[in-house]
Formats: sequence, structure tokens, C-alpha cells
Amino acid sequence: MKVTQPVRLTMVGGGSWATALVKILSENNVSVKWWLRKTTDAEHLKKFGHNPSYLSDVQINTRKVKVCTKIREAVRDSDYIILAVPAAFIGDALTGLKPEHFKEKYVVSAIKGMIPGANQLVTDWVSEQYGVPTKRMSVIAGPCHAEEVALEKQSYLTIASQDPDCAERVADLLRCRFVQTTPVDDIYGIEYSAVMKNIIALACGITRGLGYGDNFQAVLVSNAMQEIKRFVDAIYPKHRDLSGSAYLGDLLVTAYSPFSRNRTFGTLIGRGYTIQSAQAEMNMIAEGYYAVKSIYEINRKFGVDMPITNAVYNILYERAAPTGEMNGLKQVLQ
Ligand SMILES: NC(=O)C1=CN([C@@H]2O[C@H](COP(=O)(O)OP(=O)(O)OC[C@H]3O[C@@H](n4cnc5c(N)ncnc54)[C@H](OP(=O)(O)O)[C@@H]3O)[C@@H](O)[C@H]2O)C=CC1
Ligand SMILES: O=C(CO)COP(=O)(O)O
Repeated sequence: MKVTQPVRLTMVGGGSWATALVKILSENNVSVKWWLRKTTDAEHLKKFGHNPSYLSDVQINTRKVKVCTKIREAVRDSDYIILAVPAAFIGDALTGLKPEHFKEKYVVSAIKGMIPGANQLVTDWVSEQYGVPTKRMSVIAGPCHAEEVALEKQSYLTIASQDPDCAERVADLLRCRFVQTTPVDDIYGIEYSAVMKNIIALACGITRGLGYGDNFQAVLVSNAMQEIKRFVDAIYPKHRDLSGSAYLGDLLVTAYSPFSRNRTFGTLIGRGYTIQSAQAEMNMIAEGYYAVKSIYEINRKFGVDMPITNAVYNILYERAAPTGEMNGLKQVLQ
């Protein structure tokens, strides 16, 4: 199905992924209102047609893309709202909005993180806070780094929704010259897998920072796939093939790509940085840092065997030494 009528869409977020998604949408017949929190970035975008803080080489067509910093104004008259800020900040970004502002709209989460404290998936949180029906919710998944979208490198996205029509609509919006999209129905399985692959990428980074090689990382990633399967099957049982690109593909790109925020953060921790200094070193957010706490806490109820997640949790939240945790993992991986 090709997009034939102009669609009105709001992008919430001013980081790398929001910038890349605006670029993709600009290829299609979509009129975008783009909300950023920083007035200085918004003004710069309006004046010079690029985001000064993230992916600044991406040119934005300001005739098609209207920039604003007031969230109510941004969502007014939109048919679709795409959420693309880290999960920890989504509550701040949507401050002032009420359920009525989401009425009759499709809400798309491009976020691969959990709401800290509430330990909720973003789609569950949005449904609960704003009463958005599940048939109007979808997620954008798949192995896709914003930096490669900026370079127009061939990429693939998976759009998951419980409603096939909703998944198809969003897949249509995001299909373009260099992006293929596939609609699917496993929204919760995909959302959890996307959250968990960030934790695994942290583990890969930590081992890299400690000096482990590719041999160990290959074993770590294969064991991680089984860990993700055990957890996702326990929390949301459904027949699913985790070798698909939205599951295994996303795990691989995040575990191996130098663009990965989570892998980079993990590498710094493995090299001996403190959490604060690693965060300060990166201008970007590693979702896995927040997610590992949520998944660890959720798993208290399920009791799934998750040695890799536990090791990352112990390093980031219990001040355990990375060397000791990885020595422990060496004994259980196979
Ligand atoms: N980057 C990618 O390739 C991909 C990212 N994603 C997901 O997209 C989501 C957004 O990540 P991404 O665009 O990469 O983020 P970035 O790391 O590129 O940018 C960080 C974002 O977080 C915002 N931010 C930082 N601190 C705060 C704060 N205290 N309060 C409010 N906002 C804050 C920044 O706003 P400001 O600039 O105003 O400080 C900026 O929008 C994440 O869930 C990520 O997992 C999914 C697929 C690919
Ligand atoms: O989800 C991603 C790629 O598909 C991005 O992962 P990072 O946040 O680790 O860069």
C-alpha cells in the first residue's frame, strides 16, 4: 500500500533516532510537527535546517517539517504521534498532555527502554496514562542505527501492533528508498526483546573493555539469545521465531556495531570508568542502564535463569567488580 494522502504526524524527541525518523518520513507524503525540548536546538533547526546536537549532517526540509517546543501545539491536529525520547524522560516530554490529547490518534513507540520505577513497557505505560487503545498502539523495531539511516544505508524496520491494520499503516509511513518495513503482531515480545538486547550489548561492551575477544563474545551473544527467549516466553508466552531480524538481528547490530550507545557505555565500564564518568563521556543515552534494573526487578516474580542480566545488574547497581562478574559468567556460559 503506498501513502497517497498527506498524513499529519508529530515526532516527540530531539535525539539521534528522532532525527533519523524525521529524515525517513520526509521521503514520504507526511507532514511532520517535530517537538524538541531545547529552544536553542529548535531555533537552530528552523534557521539552518539541521539538528545542531545530533546527526547534524542530516538536512531537514523545513517546508515539510515544522519545529516546535510546546507539546500541546505539537500534537494538535496530528493523526500519528511517534515517541522517540529515552524511556526515562518520556513522562517529562509529555507533561501537560491529557487523555483527550491522544483521542483518535495512533501512538507509535520508537523507544527501546522501560519506564524506570514503574518497570513498564512504554506501550503499557502510554495505554495506562492516556487511555490509548491497544489497537492504536505500535512499536518500531529492528536492527537500525540512526547513524546509518543518516547515511542512507539500506535498513529494515519491523512494525509491531496487535492490530494488523495499524501495523500496516505505520509500516507504510516508514517505507522509503533505503528502508524496508514489515508489519507483524508480536508487539510485547518485540518490545521486551528490544529492551533486553540493550542489556546484552552492555555486557558485550564490558567484556570488550576488559579485553575479552570475539570468541568469548560469540558465546556470550548465543547464550544471550537463549536468555532473552526464556524471559520473553515466560512473561508473554506466544509462538514466535526469535531468529527474525526484530529479535536476533537487533541483538546482533547492538552487540557488534561501534554505533551502539549501549555497547559503548559497557566498554567504558569495562575499562574502569565509573557510571557517572561513562555517562558524562557520552552525549547519548544507553537505555540498557535503566532497563537492566527494571528487568531484574520484574524477574524477581518470574525467577527466569538470567545470568547475563544478573551480572550486568550487579556491576551497574551493586558495585560488583566487572572482572569478578565476568569470571562468574565464564563458568556458566556454554
Ligand atoms: N539512536 C538509535 O540508533 C536508535 C535509538 N532507539 C531508541 O530511541 C530512543 C531515543 O534514543 P536516541 O534518539 O538514540 O537518544 P540520544 O542518545 O541520541 O539522545 C538523547 C535524547 O535524550 C534526551 N535527554 C537527555 N537527557 C534528558 C533529560 N534529563 N530529560 C529529557 N530528555 C533528555 C535528549 O534531549 P536533549 O538533546 O534536549 O538533551 C535527546 O533527545 C531510545 O529509546 C533508543 O533506545 C531505537 C532505535 C535506534
Ligand atoms: O536499537 C538500536 C539499533 O537497532 C540502537 O541501539 P543503541 O541505543 O545501543 O545504539
